[in-house]
Amino acid sequence: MSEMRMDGVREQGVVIFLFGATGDLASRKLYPAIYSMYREGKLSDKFAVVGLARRPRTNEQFRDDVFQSIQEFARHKAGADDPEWIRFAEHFEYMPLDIHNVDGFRRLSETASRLEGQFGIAGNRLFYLALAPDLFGSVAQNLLEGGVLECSGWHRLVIEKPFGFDLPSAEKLNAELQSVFTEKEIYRIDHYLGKEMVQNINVVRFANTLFEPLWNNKYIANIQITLSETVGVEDRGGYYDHSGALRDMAQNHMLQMVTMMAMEAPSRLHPEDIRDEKVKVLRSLRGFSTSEEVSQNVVRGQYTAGTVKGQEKPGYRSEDSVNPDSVTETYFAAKVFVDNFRWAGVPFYIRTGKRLPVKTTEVVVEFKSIPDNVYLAKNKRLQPNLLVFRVHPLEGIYLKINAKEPGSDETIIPVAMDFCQSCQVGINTPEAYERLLFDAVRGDSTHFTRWDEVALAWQYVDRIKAAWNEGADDLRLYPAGSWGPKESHELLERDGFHWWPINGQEEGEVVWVTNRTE
Ligand SMILES: NC(=O)C1=CN([C@@H]2O[C@H](COP(=O)(O)OP(=O)(O)OC[C@H]3O[C@@H](n4cnc5c(N)ncnc54)[C@H](OP(=O)(O)O)[C@@H]3O)[C@@H](O)[C@H]2O)C=CC1
Ligand SMILES: O=C1O[C@H](COP(=O)(O)O)[C@@H](O)[C@H](O)[C@H]1O
Repeated sequence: MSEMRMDGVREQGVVIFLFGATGDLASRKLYPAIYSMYREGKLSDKFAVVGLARRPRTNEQFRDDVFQSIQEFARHKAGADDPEWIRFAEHFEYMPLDIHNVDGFRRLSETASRLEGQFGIAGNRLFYLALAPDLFGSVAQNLLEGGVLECSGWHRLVIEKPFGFDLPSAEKLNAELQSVFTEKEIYRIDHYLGKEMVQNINVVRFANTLFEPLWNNKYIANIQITLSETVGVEDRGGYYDHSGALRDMAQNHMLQMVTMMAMEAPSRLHPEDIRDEKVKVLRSLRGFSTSEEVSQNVVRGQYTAGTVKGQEKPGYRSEDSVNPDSVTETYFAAKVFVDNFRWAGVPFYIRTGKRLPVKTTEVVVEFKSIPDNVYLAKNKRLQPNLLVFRVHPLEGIYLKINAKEPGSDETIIPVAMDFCQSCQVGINTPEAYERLLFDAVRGDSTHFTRWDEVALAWQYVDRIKAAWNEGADDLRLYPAGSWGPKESHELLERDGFHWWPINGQEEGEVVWVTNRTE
C-alpha cells in the first residue's frame, strides 16, 4: 500500500454516507470493516459515518447497533467502556431518510458540512450504497439535486452487486449513474477481488520466475476454479430465485477469477493498466452461438433434499420465497475457453453451487505431462503437476510434484509443497470488505470492476441464459450434500480430465515442505 495514500486518508479524512445502514450487509461486513480500519490506524479521528435508512433510530440506538455488529462479526472486538470504542462511536450519526425524498438529501448536505467542520475533514465524501440496485439511480440523482455532491474535496460512489440483471438492465443502470458520477468516481464491488489469495494470484504469477514461463497452452492442460458453498439460499430466496448461480456467482466472481488467471502482465501496477488486461481476457472469451453449444459446455443443477455436514436439508423448491416449481439453477459448471495466443485450446473449468459438501474457494492449475516420460511405464501413480491457489477456508499455495519414494528404486510418489499462509498469519488477515472499503477511501480502484468488464461479463452470461430460456430441459437435480450433477463430472471426463479433490491432496500423498501448524 502506498504510504502517501494512507497518509492522505488520515490527514484529509472522509465522511462515509452509508445508505442501507439498518441492513444485513452493513451489520455483517461494513461496520466491522470500518472498526478494523480505525483500530489499525488506517482511519484517523478525521472521519464520520452517517447511517441512512428509513427506519427511525436515535444516534444512541444506531451506535448500539454498530457495537452489536462489531461484537458479533469484527476481527477486533470492542469493550463498551473502552475509551477507544467511545471515541470511535462518537463519529457515527444516524439520519432517517427515504431515498426518494429530495428534501431529506438537502438536510443531509447540511449534516455533512457540520460533520466536516466538527471533525476537521477536508470535504471528501464517500457514498456507499448497501441497497437494492433499483434504488441506485434515485440516490445518485438526489445526491446531485440535494447538493450533497458540492464539496471541497473528492466524492466517490461505492455500489454493491448485482450490477443489473442482464446487459440491457446493466446499461440502463450505468447510464443513470454516469449522468451524475464519472466512471472514475464509481467503485463497483466484487468482494472476491478483496480476498487475500485472489489478490495474490497476480503476485505469484508475475513475481516468480518459476511459474510465468509455464503459464500458457504449451504447459498447462487445464485450469479448474471451484467456488462451493454448503449453505442454501438462507433468507434470500426471493432475490436468488430470480438470479440463480449464473448471475449470482458466475457473472461476477467466477469470471473475475478467470481474468486473474488468464490476463497478461500489466505494464504498470496502475488500476487502469490492470483492468485493461482483464478486459482483454473477457473480450477473448469464446461465446456460445447456439443452444447446442451451451448444453455441450454448460451444466446447470438444482439441489433436492439431502444431508449436508450431517444435517438434513430441504430441497431448493421448499426454501422460503422460492417458487415451488422453480427451474432456477443453484449449481453452475462450464467449460470456458479464452481464445487468444496464450490460451488456445486450454479449457478453464468453472463450477459453483449451493448445498455442496464443503465450503471452499480454490483454483487448480493442472500442468501437462512430460513428453516421453521414462518413469511413466513403471509408475501407475505418476500424476500431473498441480499448482493450487487456496482462497478459502485456508489461504495458501500448494504445489504438487512427483518424487522418488524414499528407499525405493524408482517408485514415484506424489509429494506436495504446501505454503499455508493462514497457518502462519492466522485468521486475522483483513477481510475482503475491509480492504475494499479502504481502497475506495484512498482512491485505489484496482480491485473494483470497471464498466467494460461488467458489460462483457453480462454479454457472456446472457447468451447462456438465452439458451436456457429457449426451453432446454437440461436442469439436473442433485441431492444436497453431493458434488453436483454427474454431468459436471462428464464435462471433464469427455476431455480426459477430472475435478481434482478439494485441497489438492490425494490419499497417501506426502507433504514435505510446509509451514502448517495443525
Ligand atoms: N448481505 C450480504 O451479505 C450481501 C449483500 N449484497 C448486496 O448489498 C445490498 C444490500 O443488501 P442487504 O444489506 O443484504 O439488504 P437488506 O435488505 O438487509 O437491507 C436493505 C437496506 O436498504 C434500506 N432501504 C430499503 N429501501 C429504502 C429506501 N426507500 N430508502 C432508504 N433506505 C432503504 C433498508 O432500510 P429500511 O428498511 O430501514 O429503510 C436496509 O437498511 C444489495 O444490493 C445486495 O444484493 C451483496 C453481497 C453480499
Ligand atoms: O456474492 C455472493 O457471494 C456469496 C459467497 O461469498 P463468500 O465470500 O462467502 O464465498 C454467496 O453466498 C452469495 O449467494 C453471493 O451473492
